[in-house]
Amino acid sequence: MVFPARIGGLGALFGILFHISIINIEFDLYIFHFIATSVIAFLGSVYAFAQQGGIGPDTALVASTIFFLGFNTALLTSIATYRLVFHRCRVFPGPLPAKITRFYATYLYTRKEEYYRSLAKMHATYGDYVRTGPREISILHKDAIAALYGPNSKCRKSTFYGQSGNDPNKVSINMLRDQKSYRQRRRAWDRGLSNKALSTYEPRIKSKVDQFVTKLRTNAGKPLDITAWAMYYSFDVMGDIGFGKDFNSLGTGVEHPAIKGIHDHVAILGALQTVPWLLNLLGSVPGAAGAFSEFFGMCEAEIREKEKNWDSEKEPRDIVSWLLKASKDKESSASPTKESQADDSRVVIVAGSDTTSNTLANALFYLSKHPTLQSKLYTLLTTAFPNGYQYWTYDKVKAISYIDDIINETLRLKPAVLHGVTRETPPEGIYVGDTYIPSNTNASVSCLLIQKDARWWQQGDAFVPERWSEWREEMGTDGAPYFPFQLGTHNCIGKNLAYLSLRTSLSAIVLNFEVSLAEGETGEVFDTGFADTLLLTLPPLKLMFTPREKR
Ligand code: HEM
Repeated sequence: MVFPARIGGLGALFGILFHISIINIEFDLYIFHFIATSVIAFLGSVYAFAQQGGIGPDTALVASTIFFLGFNTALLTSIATYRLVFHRCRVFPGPLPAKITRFYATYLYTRKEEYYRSLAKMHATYGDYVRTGPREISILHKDAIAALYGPNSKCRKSTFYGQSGNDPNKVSINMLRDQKSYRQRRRAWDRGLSNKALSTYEPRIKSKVDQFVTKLRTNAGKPLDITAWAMYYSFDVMGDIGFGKDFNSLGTGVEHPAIKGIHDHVAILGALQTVPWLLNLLGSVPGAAGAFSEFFGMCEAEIREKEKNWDSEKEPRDIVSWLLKASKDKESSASPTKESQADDSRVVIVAGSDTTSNTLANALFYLSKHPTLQSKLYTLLTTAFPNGYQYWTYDKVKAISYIDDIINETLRLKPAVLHGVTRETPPEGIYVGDTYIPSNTNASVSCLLIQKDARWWQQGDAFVPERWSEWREEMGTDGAPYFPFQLGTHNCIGKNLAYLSLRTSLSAIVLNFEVSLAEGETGEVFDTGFADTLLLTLPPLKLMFTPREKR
């Protein structure tokens, strides 16, 4: 005899008890196990019911279904009620669906309107602190930057970084949440990106830039899509500096197939990262990472080849070799397993190429929109190199601080990592000014929104490189929120390499060419139509590169 109400009620009771038992657990990491256990439990319960006297298989199936419906309905209701009424983040305002589920953010990411616009609207409606998920808070207050990311912050990387699991032996430096392991591993990276290492990279970057300049000269008079060409350039730089390998994208003028796989699927990745456990789950399903398999395979092959041809007598000449050296020398900073080594090698490309190429494309866009600023830079360059490009040296370029002003201003308006760099508050919570952010809350500050905020930035939407130099005081630049490379423990390891690559390429291009918008190109779509994906995705931009006289 089956009593649907009793069985459903029993399922509901278990659902509520289950919720209570997992309230303080980071359940994101166990979704795969939960689903697998649920399937097994369901089949087991069908079997158990069928063993009862007088119950046939059909009835056993119905009874199990009722039990599981009761269980899941109660579980979801209990979760929603808890999140709305009792959750530690309940005091923060935000859209109702966001308070209940992270899938609301996924929904916002999949709409035509880019997420950053939705986020800006939410802040306009609810203020500086917005609950963007059950335990996610977006903060638009400058004090939050030091509190979340600063050197003395007690926060750690959030659940976002647990998408490939929490095992420090398996993940890349970027996904390492454990502070002790992070500090150890960071030392090997720091060596690969130290000033000493950079001095060996410098001539190789210049040689890529020369190749880039030659390509631009060959195509003089034709409109070129700088979004694509900046990417070929920076991908080749990371091939050489990262792996000691020539990817030859500048030579072919075609995107490397391995990187294309990533770019083609970056919008999906952008939406999925809103629910870290979903990525974790997909990672557990064999073949689900299909679109990225070529990229994964390429990085794995490169690192294994390097390992095979390792010459311990030689000083490493690229980042991956520095990382391998730490392993060969059995240092505590070494990436612990082949899996984490491979993941690290992917970070070299992912962290280093799109960030730099987007910044270069954006800087060239701003210079083409502001010919007077471009002329100012050109004059400074011709003063440093009166006899032309063949006398170019990095030391002289480095001394032209206006190049850095342009890079800084570009990264203010278009930070390569827009937002979503979330940190988890410690068990005691933190204070941002007078506002208490409770324990285990995933909090973030949108770099894009705060770096234009009129409360701290005068003419926040305008491209004014001078705010970094002669107008610094009157425009109040010092003290205004600015952190495109992050701060503190987890700041960007490749910042100096990025400046080296950007200073070299920008100076060489402006010294050799007058850069302007191609006929019919307004730059409007490029400027306002970028996609807010995991990596900032820029639309094409047609620019003309007109060779300058005798340069
Ligand atoms: C304009 C260029 C660049 C910008 C704006 C930039 C920005 C950032 C930001 C915001 C982070 C923090 C991400 C996080 O906390 O999850 C980061 C991390 C990182 N960046 Fe960069 N980056 C740039 C170029 C580079 C380059 C050229 C490399 C060279 C390999 C690099 C390597 C890394 C690595 C390894 C991390 C991980 C550090 C960690 O997780 O603690 N970046 N970068």
